[in-house]
Amino acid sequence: MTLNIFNSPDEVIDGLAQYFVKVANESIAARSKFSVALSGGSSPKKLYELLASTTYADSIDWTKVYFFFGDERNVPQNDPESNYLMAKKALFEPLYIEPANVFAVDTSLTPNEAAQKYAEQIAEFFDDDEMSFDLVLLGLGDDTHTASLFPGTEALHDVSPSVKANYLPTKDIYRITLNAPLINDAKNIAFLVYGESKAPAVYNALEADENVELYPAQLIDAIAGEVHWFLDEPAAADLKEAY
Ligand SMILES: O=C(O)[C@H](O)[C@@H](O)[C@H](O)[C@H](O)COP(=O)(O)O
Repeated sequence: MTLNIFNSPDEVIDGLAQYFVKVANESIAARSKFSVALSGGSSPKKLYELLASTTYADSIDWTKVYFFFGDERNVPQNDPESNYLMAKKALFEPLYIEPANVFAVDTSLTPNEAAQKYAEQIAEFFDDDEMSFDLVLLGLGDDTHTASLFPGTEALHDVSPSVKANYLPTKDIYRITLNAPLINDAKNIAFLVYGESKAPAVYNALEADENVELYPAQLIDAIAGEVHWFLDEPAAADLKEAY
């Protein structure tokens, strides 16, 4: 695991953008394609906008990039809460990404049907070989959730890689999410976390006593790959160990 700690959110986002370009070009050189599972929420929006900007837009052959989602809200794809809609506006439209290169969760189905269909799409993309994304981007909630692996939820107990319709009893909603075994099969995993409100969750994820029910981000540990954390100083403020 590698920690990259920067002074400001903009520097974190630029650092992750440079890493994204590096992994994308290495993947394309090795396998003629780059598969990435995007994270949702608010933190990555600026990352996607930066990747689509003149600074980085010409750094990758986007025709060889295949976009998936680490998780999705159980809302229509034109809903303001949709992770797909956020990425579409910030990344796919500005870069003229072909629809065939984007694998969105079909939230027109029931949560379980959507999860099942997404799992089938991922398996098909990887030709039923090991489902190993070249990169999975993750955020971190204040409650130490990541993707839609929330404290005390059913999906935390999975042992086989898959996609789950994860019920959140506290909010009485479903989220569709890659489970930890599928995330951990990725070649590279990168957390993007900034802001002082995230400091306790970063400590819980990296240094608190093991308690995955309470701190689901502790489940993330790439089997064969590397986990990189991209943090700003405030988000790393509660860490005590040297990395
Ligand atoms: O669908 C989502 O919301 C995300 O995938 C989720 O796991 C997010 O990364 C964290 O909740 C952090 O969200 P912020 O970046 O908005 O703090």
